[in-house]
Amino acid sequence: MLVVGLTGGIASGKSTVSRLLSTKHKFPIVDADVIARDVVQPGTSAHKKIIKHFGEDVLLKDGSRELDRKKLGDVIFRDASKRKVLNGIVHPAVRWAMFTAVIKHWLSGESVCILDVPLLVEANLWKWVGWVVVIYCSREIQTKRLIDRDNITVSAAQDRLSSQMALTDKVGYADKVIDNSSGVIELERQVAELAASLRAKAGWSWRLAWLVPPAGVLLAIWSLASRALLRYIGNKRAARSRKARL
Ligand SMILES: CC(C)(COP(=O)(O)OP(=O)(O)OC[C@H]1O[C@@H](n2cnc3c(N)ncnc32)[C@H](O)[C@@H]1O)[C@@H](O)C(=O)NCCC(=O)NCCS
Ligand SMILES: Nc1ncnc2c1ncn2[C@@H]1O[C@H](COP(=O)(O)OP(=O)(O)OP(=O)(O)O)[C@@H](O)[C@H]1O
Repeated sequence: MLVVGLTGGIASGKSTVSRLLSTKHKFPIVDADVIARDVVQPGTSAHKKIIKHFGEDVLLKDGSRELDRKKLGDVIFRDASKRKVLNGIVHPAVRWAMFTAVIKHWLSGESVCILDVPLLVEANLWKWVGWVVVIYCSREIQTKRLIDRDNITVSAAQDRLSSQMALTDKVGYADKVIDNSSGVIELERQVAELAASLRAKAGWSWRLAWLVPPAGVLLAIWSLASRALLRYIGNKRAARSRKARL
């Protein structure tokens, strides 16, 4: 299976591209932002650690004990040391959940799996994927789309952008760059091209993936049967030598 790391900067268009890859081109998507939300639900160990480090102040005031993500974002995007603490709590759980999701897709015989990971390069995960796609747009467009989408101030947008590697540097890690500086129609055209090249690149070896579960079952049966057979032969020999001694 070809594992594709889809990355970019905040509001550069990753979710828009992965939505197109999923709905129009039927690729399975593993979305790190969605997983990062799941692993900090109340009751999880990550949630407990966040409260321990950041205090009850980062909880919503409605009694649900859910994180106030806007408040936590305002704290960590302004302060690199606090961001490092949050990343240290959340990222290991995200990595593990992404790994198990990829294995599930592999076992179900998918040819390609798309990992939508905003911090693919910053967290060094780009080394673990077969193909890196960077969604690029200029910093000006990125800032404008971020402000429009999240309804935040210019200064909050600048903090968020500065917390990530510049997109001009990220493209250096790309096997393929999608330029999302113009409209959605042009983006759709580039995504269709990308989808075709991913299918071609995935080749045919993924078709063998279905062999893994039956091979595992056969191996387990073989190991149990051979152990029983050896025990049977051993017992027979012991009985024969007992008989010979009598
Ligand atoms: C700070 C939090 C609470 C803000 O939540 P919010 O719902 O407002 O934003 P959301 O999670 O949808 O993230 C939006 C975008 O912000 C950027 N971003 C998020 N976390 C980080 C980070 N630690 N460093 C740099 N950029 C980040 C990404 O581009 C992401 O796509 C949340 O982003 C978080 O828990 N971040 C730490 C975990 C993380 O690194 N997530 C990114 C994917 S692993
Ligand atoms: N080509 C485009 N033309 C106009 N608007 C766009 C285009 N691509 C994306 N957008 C808009 O820009 C905003 C950011 O896009 P999107 O949410 O896909 O970015 P993202 O990289 O996933 O962001 P994040 O890192 O915060 O998850 C959205 O409001 C989206 O609708």
